[in-house]
Amino acid sequence: MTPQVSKKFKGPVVWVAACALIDADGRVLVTQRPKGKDHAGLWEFPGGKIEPGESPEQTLVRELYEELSVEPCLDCLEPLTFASHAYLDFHLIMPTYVCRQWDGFVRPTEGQATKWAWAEDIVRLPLVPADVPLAQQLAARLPKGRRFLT
Ligand SMILES: Nc1nc2c([nH]c(=O)n2[C@H]2C[C@H](O)[C@@H](COP(=O)(O)OP(=O)(O)OP(=O)(O)O)O2)c(=O)[nH]1
Ligand SMILES: [Mg+2]
Repeated sequence: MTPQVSKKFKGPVVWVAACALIDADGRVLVTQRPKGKDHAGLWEFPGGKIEPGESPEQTLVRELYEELSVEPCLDCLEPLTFASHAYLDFHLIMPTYVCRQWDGFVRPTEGQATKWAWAEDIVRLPLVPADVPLAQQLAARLPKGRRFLT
């Protein structure tokens, strides 16, 4: 028997790579989608569309430099999980990494707001829809109540 597949979704599948940069205190960098882009004003992890011929890791090295002026070390990109999310006009597949080592200082180049967020705070931010489960998974792996220890 043929398995039942939903016929509703007709849009393209879009591959995007995202990365949670984690600083020495265990805080995560989140960026706010700028005006003019879809989901403007919502928070996300830095990254972008995977170009033809690129690996997700190469995408992240390119995007993090373009968007934030930092260079993650390729070997430090650790796969965390992936998102599979149906938006109205496309289906997002997004391999998501964590990275604790990079060269340079975070300098947003596209006018986007950035924030170093504690685990308990990222889950409370207005996130792009696909990132809600990612933020929960990430928060579960980060130290809790760290701010009260220093
Ligand atoms: N970068 C990023 N994109 C995400 C996340 N979650 C999520 O649903 N997206 C969606 C938003 C966009 O519709 C899509 C592509 O992301 P993007 O706008 O960063 O792509 P890009 O940097 O290549 O930007 P552009 O050149 O197309 O303007 O992925 C996330 O955590 N990070
Ligand atoms: Mg981007």
